[in-house]
Amino acid sequence: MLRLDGVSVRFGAHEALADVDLAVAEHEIVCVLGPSGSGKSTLLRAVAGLQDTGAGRILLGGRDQAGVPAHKRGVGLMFQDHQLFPQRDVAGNVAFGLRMHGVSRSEQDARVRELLDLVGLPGAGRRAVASLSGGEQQRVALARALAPRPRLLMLDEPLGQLDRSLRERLVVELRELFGELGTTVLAVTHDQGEAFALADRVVVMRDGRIAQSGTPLDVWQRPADEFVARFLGFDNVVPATVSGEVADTAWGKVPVPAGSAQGTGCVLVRPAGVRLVTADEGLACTVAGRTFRGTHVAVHLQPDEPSAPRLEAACSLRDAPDAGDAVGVAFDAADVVVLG
Ligand SMILES: Nc1ncnc2c1ncn2[C@@H]1O[C@H](COP(=O)(O)OP(=O)(O)OP(=O)(O)O)[C@@H](O)[C@H]1O
Repeated sequence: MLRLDGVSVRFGAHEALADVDLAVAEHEIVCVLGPSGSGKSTLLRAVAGLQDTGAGRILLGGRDQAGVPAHKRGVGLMFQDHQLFPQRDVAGNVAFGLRMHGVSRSEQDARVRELLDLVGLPGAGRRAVASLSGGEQQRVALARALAPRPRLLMLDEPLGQLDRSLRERLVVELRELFGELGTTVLAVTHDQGEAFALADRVVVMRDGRIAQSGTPLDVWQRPADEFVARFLGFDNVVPATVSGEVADTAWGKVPVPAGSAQGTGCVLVRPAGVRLVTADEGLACTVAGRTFRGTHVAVHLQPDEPSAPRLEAACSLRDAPDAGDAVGVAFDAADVVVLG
């Protein structure tokens, strides 16, 4: 459906996209994830035809899009601030793209009704946009983007401004809706929870380049490198020298899974793999603090060897030690990843 071959975009000396290759299959939902400034919006704008590229090719349905203006690309766009037209009512907003395509009035009305049903706003056509809640406005923006049946729907921080519980609900609805409609989606977000819940495939960007691409499970289980691991919120990362099934680290010897890359690099220990044992066993640590995380407690551990970095362990609410307690730490190889 979509292919980018070596696409680059420069703003003066700054390379916002650097030689990006990316393919999106029909019906696939791909979420581009990355910190602020990593080039996510620039990528969407380039595909939409709103941003000139300095190098590379963008193909939609096998056709090179060089010189094809935005309105002829057949892509739907929904931006962060959803940019609804305040002077038009809900129906006027949803019908916008249809009017642009010269669709008859009666067809417009039917399609608007169908889409408002689809996004859970039946009968809202005559309401003023200003009278809608943030979540309802988001649904109108989505209906508007879907109305012309785009071959590719692109979403830029689609749920960015909504509160957390609404985002969590909408993301499930969106995934179901795209599945039913068979929509091909390229979405951009800096929220990993949103990306992981929505996507068939996650693409992590760093400084205009793709740092990793894979299913949410792949990326979560095997972050490609330290940048991706830290971006996903894993802080138990330490330099290591791996030999066989053991890594030599500032935390002592850490067991690694069979088949791990050998030599110098970094290891990540997921908090679930940091097991607390009695103070006279394993790596001697003191509990520096605890953070309540709802389903578990994150226990922050300072190794007694001051040059060793802190560690985080995930403990059940019942078993979490108190700040100041002396504990020992053992590592489970199943939750250790050798990073590239
Ligand atoms: N029109 C422009 N002129 C100059 N620099 C730009 C322009 N648009 C983007 N940039 C720069 O290119 C880089 C990538 O920007 P982009 O908006 O694609 O990042 P992003 O990953 O979408 O960030 P955010 O999550 O903050 O929206 C940034 O350093 C940005 O400052």
